Amino acid sequence: MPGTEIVRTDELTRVFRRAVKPPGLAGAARHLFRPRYETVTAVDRISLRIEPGESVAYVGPNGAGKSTTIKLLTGILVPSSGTVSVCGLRPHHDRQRNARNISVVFGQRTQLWWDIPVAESLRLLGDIYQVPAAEFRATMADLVDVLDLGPLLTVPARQLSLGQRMRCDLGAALVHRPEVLFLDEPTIGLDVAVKARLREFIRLMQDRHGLTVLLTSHDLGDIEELCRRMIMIDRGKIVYDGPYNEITARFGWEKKIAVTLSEEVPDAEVRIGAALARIGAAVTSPDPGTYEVSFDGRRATPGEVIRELTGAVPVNDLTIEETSAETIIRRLYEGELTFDTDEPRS
Ligand SMILES: Nc1ncnc2c1ncn2[C@@H]1O[C@H](COP(=O)(O)OP(=O)(O)OP(=O)(O)O)[C@@H](O)[C@H]1O
Repeated sequence: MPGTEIVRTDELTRVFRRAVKPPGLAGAARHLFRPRYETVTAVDRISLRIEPGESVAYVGPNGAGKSTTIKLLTGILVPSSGTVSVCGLRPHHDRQRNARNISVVFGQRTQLWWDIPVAESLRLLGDIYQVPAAEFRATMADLVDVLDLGPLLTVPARQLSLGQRMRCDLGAALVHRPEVLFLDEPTIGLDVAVKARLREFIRLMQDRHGLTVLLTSHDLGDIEELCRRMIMIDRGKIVYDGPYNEITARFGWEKKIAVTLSEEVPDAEVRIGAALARIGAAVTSPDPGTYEVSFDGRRATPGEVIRELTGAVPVNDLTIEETSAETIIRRLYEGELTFDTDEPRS
């Protein structure tokens, strides 16, 4: 029996075949005569459910498979295996009908016609999607009210600043009142005030129309302010699916203790490292007399580490830092946290 979900994938997989070209001219020539290919599983058996009105952040490092998933959900790509349904349709099969139910906003691209005033672009989109006149007027009123599009309506897209264009683009994406909005880095390059306005508008559309949102963003503010649920992917696989603020329970095992010494010890870093070698702690010295000890909280408690520290060097002050959700996501994006390290290092 079908569920209530608006987005559903089961074991969704997309494999690409790409050419492996050795470097240099000789390599290019070799490739010409004996081409070699490798396969990349960009999306690897992803099963997910998104309910109507949910707002979900879809995060992962570069190359994790975020864009490929969005392309599968919008029908641009065909799955290699597994199934995908959005509002009950198979996107790649019913691309046109799917387009009525969804909208996609890319921070880097625009769907506005470049040379015509914004109001004309919006009207054209209304016509293409056959939006009833009363509904179109109500949406325009929201756009003018919350996104402050009034002064921009007569301006051609090419003359807009990035922030102005993004406001118009978000408006354009919502003219046909889609059920699902895919946002791909929607606030990239925008100033704080414009970001706040875009987020406020998205929240308004959720409250008023039950809009479902799937967001990919490197901006933690977007994730924090718009999404309660977060799905993390790494190398095509889901590695976390749960509340944003519970990510620390899952991956926040790295602890950090900052230490200030009461007197100078020339080989303090070596001494601390030796005392904590058993648990594989990493020691750095950001300033003279100050040391930072990072360790795996599953291998030792902060109490045990402090005991070792005080035995090794003359400690004046200590601060224990827990890993925040923000740090975990930042490190995931920067490739410092990979999910192989989810298991304690031996
Ligand atoms: N058309 C393609 N042909 C071959 N390989 C591809 C193609 N599109 C994506 N890939 C590969 O699939 C993997 C996932 O790419 P994808 O663009 O989905 O990642 P992403 O998470 O969106 O990354 P980013 O944050 O950098 O945009 C990468 O290894 C990428 O090189």
